[in-house]
Order: sequence, then C-alpha cells, then structure tokens
Amino acid sequence: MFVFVPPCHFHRQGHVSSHTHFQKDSKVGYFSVSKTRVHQATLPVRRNQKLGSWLKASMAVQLSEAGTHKSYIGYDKHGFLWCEELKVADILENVGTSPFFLYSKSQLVSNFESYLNATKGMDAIIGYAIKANNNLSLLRILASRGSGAVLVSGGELMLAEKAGFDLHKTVLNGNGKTISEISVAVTKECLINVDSEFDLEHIILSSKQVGKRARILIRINPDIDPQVHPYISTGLANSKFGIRNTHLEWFLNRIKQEQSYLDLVGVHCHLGSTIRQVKIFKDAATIMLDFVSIIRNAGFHGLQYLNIGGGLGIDYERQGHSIPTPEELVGSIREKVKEAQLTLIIEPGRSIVGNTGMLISRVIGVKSNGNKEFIVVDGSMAEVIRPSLYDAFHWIGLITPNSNELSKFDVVGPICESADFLGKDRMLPRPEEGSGIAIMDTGAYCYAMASNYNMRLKPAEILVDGKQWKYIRRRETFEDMMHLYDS
Ligand SMILES: Cc1ncc(COP(=O)(O)O)c(C=O)c1O
Ligand SMILES: N[C@@H](CCCC[NH3+])C(=O)O
Repeated sequence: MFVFVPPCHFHRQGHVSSHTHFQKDSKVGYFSVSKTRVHQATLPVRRNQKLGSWLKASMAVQLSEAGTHKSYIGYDKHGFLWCEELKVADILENVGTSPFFLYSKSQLVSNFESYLNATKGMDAIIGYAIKANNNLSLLRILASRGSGAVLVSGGELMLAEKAGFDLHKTVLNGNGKTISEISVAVTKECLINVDSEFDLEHIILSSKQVGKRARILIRINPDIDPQVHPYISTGLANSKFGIRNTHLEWFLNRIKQEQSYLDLVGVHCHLGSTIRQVKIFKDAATIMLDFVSIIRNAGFHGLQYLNIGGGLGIDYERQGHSIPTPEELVGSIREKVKEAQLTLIIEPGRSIVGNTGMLISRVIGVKSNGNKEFIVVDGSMAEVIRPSLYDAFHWIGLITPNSNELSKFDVVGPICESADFLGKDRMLPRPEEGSGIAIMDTGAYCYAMASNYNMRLKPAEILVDGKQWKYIRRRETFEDMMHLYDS
C-alpha cells in the first residue's frame, strides 16, 4: 500500500516514518494503492499525532469505503514516489534525459470509467476534449473504450480519425472554424457547433459544397459564472464563445430557411474549466433545457442532444478537497435530461487526463538571492505553462526520500523570464543536485501547451502500465526543429 500525504502537513519532511508528527489539526488526503483497489480520501488528524497511528485509522476507513477517486500515483512510507508498480526514480535512472512526462495507464482508464459508470442507464456520449492532451497512444486507449471526442481544429479531427474515434461521436467546436475545417467535419458526419452568425453561414456554405446535410448544435451562452480564473471562464455574457441567448430566434429562422442543408440536433454550452461546484452545471442544465423547449416549440422536433460541455476541476492541491465526482455531476442532471428525452453529451478533458501525468525533472542547483531561495530544475514554463499563465497550483515533491529540514523555495526553470516558475513558496527539503522532482497533475494542458521557447526541445512522454513503461512520444531533437527551415 502507498500513502500520499502532502509533506506540508508534517513538522519535517524527508524520511517520513511512523514517528513523524503532524504539525496542525487538519484534514489530510491520502491515496492507498493495492494491486486491485486504489482510493483517495481524507481523514482528520490532530496536531502532534504520529503518522503511524493516523495510518492505522486511515486503513480502517479505506477498507470501509467504496472509493470514487482512485489514484495510481503516490508515495510509499519511505518517501519514494511510485507510478503504478514502478518507482519513478528507477524510470528516471533508465531514461536518463529529463524532463519528461510520465503517465499512468490505469489512472487514465479509471478516470474514463468513472464517466462510463456515471452515465450508465442513460443515453450519453462522453466526448473527451482532445485539446487537454493529444498524445495518440492515450487517445487510442480512450477511443478503444468507446469515448467520443471534442475537437477544436482540423488537426484534432485528423488525429481523432487516426486514433480510431467513431466520428459520429465527435463534436467540432470553435469560434473560428475555417470553411475547409467545417467541410471535412460535414463530410465525416461529425456534430458541429454553431458559434455565431458568420459561423452558421460558413456551415451552410460548406454543406452546399459538400452536398451533405450538416448535423449542428447551437452553442448558447448561458451567462453563468463558473467561478474560475477569468482566462478559462467561457460562458459569461462577455465571452467570445457561443451565441447571445437573446438572439436565438434569429438563428432558428435562418436554420429553417436552410433546412435541406442543416439538421439541428442539439444545443451546447461550455462554462469554463476547473469548476468545483456541481450547482454550476445544474444551473446551466436548467437554463439549457428551457432553450430546448423553445427550440422544440419552434418546430425542431429532431432535437436530440443536450451538450453540457466539460470543465470539471481536479484536486490540484492534493489535500483531499472535495471536487465533485463525475457521478455527482451527472447525477445532478440525469433525471431532467431523461425527462426531456435527450442524449447527454459531456466533454471532459482535465478530469480524464489531469491526474494521470506528472513532469519528472531534475534539480540543476539551489541558489539564493538574499531574500529568497530557488530550486532550479530542468523543467520549465515551456513544458508546464499553467503556473505562469493562470497562477495555477501544481503540487511538487521530490521523488526519493530526503531527510533535510524543510525550507521555503520557489521552484523555477532555466528560461529567461521571471514568469518561469513551477511553484512558489513551497516547503521542501533542501535537495541534492541531480535529485528527481515531480510536478504533479500535469496530464492536462501541459504537453498540449508546450513550446520551443528558448530553443527547448519538447520532452518525451512515457506511459506506465503495471510493471512496464514505454515511450509514447519520443523527445524532440535538434534535427526535428532544423527540418522546418528552408535550408
Ligand atoms: C468547448 C469545450 N469543451 C470541453 C472542454 C474541456 O474542458 P475541461 O478540460 O475543463 O474538462 C473545453 C475546454 O475548456 C472546451 O472549450
Ligand atoms: N488551458 C487551460 C484550460 C483551457 C481549456 C480550454 N477551453 C488550463 O490549462 O487550465
């Protein structure tokens, strides 16, 4: 069994033993992993309680819990980080070159299965949002299990086809789709979201050129605050996405005029990303079902889909904060969707891939500027841009035991930007040069947003499956980059 307790809870980090004391009264999240079951849960701790006594209690709870969050990445009691049945330090040793992304296959499958279980007994499409992580091997794992896909470009459409997704279960989204992208989607019979007046005209044009009826959903902006960082909020009135909900009638009339080229099959909304409250989805569903009634009353009897978008958050802090499960999310809207005789489409990205991956990096050195201390690592904002872009938090830990006292560090990369940080003010034991360090929960929107800034090579991606690991994307080489120049 592995236990993952964020070290900030302890008086000292490093070699964590059963005598290690907790430093304050709180609730502590833990993961426990056995061959067959993996759970995440929280349990209260008392100040000065020893880890050993807390563990006994947590195991008792674990046995009585049917865990809904499962984790395949965690620490053992000695302080080694594991991914499934492999020590991360051993993988780093074998790979040699860092940084790289490391993913757990079981975690990915388990996350997808949570959505399958959540939608059991109802008509539903789970449309994985490819933008979150577009690694072909990971996509194939999801496609082979019946996942649909949410696409935002022609490139993603081609990738979805290559990965084996059933294109009838894909949705082409986007506020700036080109006519050629739309034409491919019409040809391949993907669902297509209408985002604006001009977008509708482009879809009509494409359908006429292709000679096929487009299967369309209207993306309606419900004007709901998802209570997330403004850069990843997408369903408020001033957002660039979707149609103004006051303008629905115009769209319905225009669609009627072109009915031989347009088949209006559903409505769509997407509120934003990293959402932590079920109520936000529930409110959106209520509003969207009102629009469904309006549309059906206007004579569109083929309306079949309610697409509620993606956006469910994950527990980046790893402190057992209560993030709704897919079961809770779907459970909150299931009856209403069934009553309206609709098929639910849900578009999760982060909650399927976020906690499957971590960036494994090495410490280059430790320095001080007089006021602050920095752990400089070989990973950077080029691989994990979320902290720089959204001030996002990713839990960071060493991958092997270290018994040094905890100190406060900023964990930074080698890029020539002050925004190049992976974590600020983190309590960590002073690491040796070359120590392995993990930036957790970087499976979503990290490799997918990676860049070559400062002429950095995009890192390898590695997949762990039980006791095996393999490359699922090799590291870029200097020659790869040189191929793009004209001589
Ligand atoms: C339309 C749409 N659907 C789904 C997603 C996936 O969101 P998340 O990764 O937060 O689940 C996004 C990204 O925010 C999106 O823009
Ligand atoms: N890139 C964002 C999410 C945006 C989702 C796309 N609409 C993130 O890392 O959190």
